Amino acid sequence: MTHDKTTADAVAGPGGTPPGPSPVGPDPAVDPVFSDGDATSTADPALPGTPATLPDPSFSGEPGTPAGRPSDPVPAHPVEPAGEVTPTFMGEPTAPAEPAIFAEPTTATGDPAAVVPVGAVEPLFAEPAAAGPSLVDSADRPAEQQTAEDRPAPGAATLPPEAAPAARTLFGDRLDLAAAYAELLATDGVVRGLIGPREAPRIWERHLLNCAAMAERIPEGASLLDVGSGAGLPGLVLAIARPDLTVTLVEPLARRTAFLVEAVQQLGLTRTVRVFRGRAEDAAAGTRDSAPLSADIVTARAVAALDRLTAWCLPLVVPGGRLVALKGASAAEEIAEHAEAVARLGGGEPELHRCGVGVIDPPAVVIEVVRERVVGPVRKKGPKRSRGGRRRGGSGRDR
Ligand SMILES: C[S@@+](CC[C@H](N)C(=O)[O-])C[C@H]1O[C@@H](n2cnc3c(N)ncnc32)[C@H](O)[C@@H]1O
Repeated sequence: MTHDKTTADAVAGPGGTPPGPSPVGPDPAVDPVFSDGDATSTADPALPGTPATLPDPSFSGEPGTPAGRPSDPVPAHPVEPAGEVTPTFMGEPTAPAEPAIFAEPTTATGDPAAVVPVGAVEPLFAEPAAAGPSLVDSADRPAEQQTAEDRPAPGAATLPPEAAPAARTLFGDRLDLAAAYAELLATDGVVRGLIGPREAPRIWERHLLNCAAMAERIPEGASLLDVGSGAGLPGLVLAIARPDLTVTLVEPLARRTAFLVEAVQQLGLTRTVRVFRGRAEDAAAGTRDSAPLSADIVTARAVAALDRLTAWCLPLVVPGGRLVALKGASAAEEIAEHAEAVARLGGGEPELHRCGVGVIDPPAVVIEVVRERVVGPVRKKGPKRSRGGRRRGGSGRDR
């Protein structure tokens, strides 16, 4: 698989090789993020729809024409009205030569309630066990509401020595970039209420390493959409670990997308990462300002249970591509519970994989769903009508 020259040029230099399965042994000192009680997980077989069958990713480089590839005309679910959200790519290019860069958010107000009706988003946090851990759902207080305890401790994001071998394996020569992101999260991210101060000291073990471990499930040169990125997990971590990927971070909340835009700029990732402000449903349907988005791989962590996640994410996956959802200890139960819904939505049999075996302990657990079929919008059942518009079997009058 190839990726376009713009991206190739942008990612040339240190760290060009994606990390593969690691030779490093288990690190017992690494705190578990997910409990390891899943006996049904499988080794790591190749999936259908991996590199050879996925279309070449391309990056349009034009804000507002994000996908760079045709998208499916029919979303697999009814598209909800966007409410107050104006789904859009973030900001203007800062320089014409940098096609995928985003500057100031055009509509960010810093007030999440002004972006998405609270009721439309908050219930999605209702399934923490099914959705997995999150950086943002325990924090998310604006700076003005924070107390002294919320302030970041100096050096909070320092890489713990016991996590260093895994970090080196997963990030390779992009480790400095990962450290810069960890620092951003632990400082700016805490001050801006995107992550809780208690998360800062465990950013590496609980968050960055798990997200980076997902990289082994992502084909070389793939395009990737990360749905519900929050403060950038896992999308930004994967963009750091894998410069061969073209990544779009999809996130509806203004305060979070403002942080993401700045993080992308500060980390120098503007050629391979872009930020779409809006919901997954908006991204899949397309907006006034942007064509429908799609990608080889769609990732998500701590966004929703598998059935809802599939409904949102599968329309964003190119046929044959995959949803790769980072999940927690209950991944196997989620599969059992939602496999039927996934099939109805056009997905193949959900598969459970462990990532980072021999590198992080316990390994990260992902559920993968291949988009096998393009499913049209679900229509409500109504009375059948004859060609003349009359109800079959009736007189045409209400009875
Ligand atoms: C609990 S947070 C998880 C954030 C991040 N993935 C992490 O692991 O830290 C869930 C995120 O999903 C976003 N979200 C909720 N519904 C969404 C939707 N329909 N489309 C895209 N993002 C959504 C929220 O705004 C929020 O930032």
